[in-house]
Amino acid sequence: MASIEFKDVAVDFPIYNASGRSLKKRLISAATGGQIGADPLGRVVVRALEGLSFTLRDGDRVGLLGHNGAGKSTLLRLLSGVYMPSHGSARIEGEIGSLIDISLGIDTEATGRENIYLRGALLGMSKAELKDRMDEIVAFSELGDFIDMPLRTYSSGMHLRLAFAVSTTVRPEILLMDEWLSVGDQGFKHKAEARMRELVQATNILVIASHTRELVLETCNRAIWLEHGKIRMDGPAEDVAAAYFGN
Ligand SMILES: Nc1ncnc2c1ncn2[C@@H]1O[C@H](COP(=O)(O)OP(=O)(O)OP(=O)(O)O)[C@@H](O)[C@H]1O
Repeated sequence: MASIEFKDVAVDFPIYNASGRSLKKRLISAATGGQIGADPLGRVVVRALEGLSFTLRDGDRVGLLGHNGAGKSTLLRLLSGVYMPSHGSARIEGEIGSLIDISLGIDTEATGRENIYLRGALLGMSKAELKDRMDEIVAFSELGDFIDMPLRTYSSGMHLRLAFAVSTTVRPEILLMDEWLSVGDQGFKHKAEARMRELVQATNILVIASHTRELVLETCNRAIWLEHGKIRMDGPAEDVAAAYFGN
């Protein structure tokens, strides 16, 4: 069983090399992005998220909607544990799998096989688990003997194949994604899409940020619309998509 409970969550980014003198003391909304303001000491602060309260349970497939800078990536990073809330509480129960940056932890000097261990460790897999899965990951990547060559000898597509093969080998209870991953040439793309669907089906909770109406309607049963870091609407995917994208 997985669950996520946010209560009045805010995320502030203090900006140390900007002057707060031209800013008002309270937070103001820029045309796009979060709210820019100054703290009591005159330091500039970007409030990326504010007053977020929601609960996600098993079966929730949530699309995060919102314009550029609305706070979608910040919310995904908060869920993945990269950021902590500046205010409020975020309770997350369940194993998290993040496909937000599948190339994170990849070392170009190391071989493909070594990188599987590196990336796998970042995904929370043990060495023994990775050893068991190694043949399957290598076979999925279709890299053949290149798997024992350093990554600097790979093309960008080969690099992505490897990152994808290892990143999608986990079966997390909570899956975080930034748009739908689409990697490789035509043949691999087909295989990758099937694997993504399988992954999404197997997860208890999915949270995916997207700018695509079709993706949200096909994949999600709920959507949260963020605007300037606040929740503008939270409800069934069809209703929120209709309000956000227009009918
Ligand atoms: N590291 C950071 N330092 C300062 N401000 C940041 C940082 N990361 C994000 N922000 C600010 O937080 C706000 C939300 O950004 P975020 O990247 O979460 O938006 P988004 O909805 O994912 O946008 P997009 O659709 O463009 O990817 C923006 O105003 C941005 O300027």
